Amino acid sequence: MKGHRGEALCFVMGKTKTRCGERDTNGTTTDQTKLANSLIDPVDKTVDRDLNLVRELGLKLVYAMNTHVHADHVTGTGLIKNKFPGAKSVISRASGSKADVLIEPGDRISFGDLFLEVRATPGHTSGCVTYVTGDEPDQPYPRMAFTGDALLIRGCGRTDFQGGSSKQLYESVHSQIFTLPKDTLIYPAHDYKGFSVSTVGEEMTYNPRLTKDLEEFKKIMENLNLAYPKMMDIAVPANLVCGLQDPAC
Ligand SMILES: N[C@@H](CCC(=O)N[C@@H](CSS)C(=O)NCC(=O)O)C(=O)O
Ligand SMILES: [Fe+2]
Repeated sequence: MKGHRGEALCFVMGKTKTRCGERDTNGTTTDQTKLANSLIDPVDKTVDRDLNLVRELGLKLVYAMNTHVHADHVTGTGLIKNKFPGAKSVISRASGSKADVLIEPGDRISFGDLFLEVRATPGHTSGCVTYVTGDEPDQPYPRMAFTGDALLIRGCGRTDFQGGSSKQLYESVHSQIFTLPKDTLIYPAHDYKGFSVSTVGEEMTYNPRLTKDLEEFKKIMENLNLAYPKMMDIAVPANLVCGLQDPAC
């Protein structure tokens, strides 16, 4: 798994020989070509960097996934599919976007012997999901939740466009994310202060928005006064088709 510092965060989730004690997906050989991984919220501008990392780690990219239809950048999933034949794009059916795999709440996205559980976390957009790592028997890493823009570190996604709703976001975070074990690592899609990871326990204690009651949260969200993302008019239509026109999706 790898993240980078900056506004848009993308993650490589997978197993490598060094990180997983020389186990492959069957636990029997060390043939790296069999090791599978997934990219979450890739950005078009950093596709080459991310694919170089995938290759360097000896992973086979199975899925390029999005947590939602992003408004501030163009997704890299279409480019990835062109450059890494066999990789499949993934997004929620509720997003209204095209993709190879349209996921629903409760689905499991499996790659190798890893899987991500899909949790519906609408409110920032109507189609937002959070991907949560599973409970494999000898899980070699802590539990992680990839929250997209639903839950940010000490913040949360805005709720003033793309079918957003502050009430829905509040309920999503409290019912789908804050119910996870407190030591679950939170990896959001953005951070504006240079952080890339938090925990459920930290956000339940210190998040300045989501620790409030619903009425106060709604007031905070109504008064954010944020300018629309600069890329919004380009990014939203592009992201409905994997960042590229058909047949990339
Ligand atoms: N200035 C940025 C956009 C900033 C922004 O609106 N961020 C979104 C997430 S991307 S849809 C957001 O939800 N922010 C919440 C917050 O509290 O900042 C740009 O022009 O791209
Ligand atoms: Fe967003």
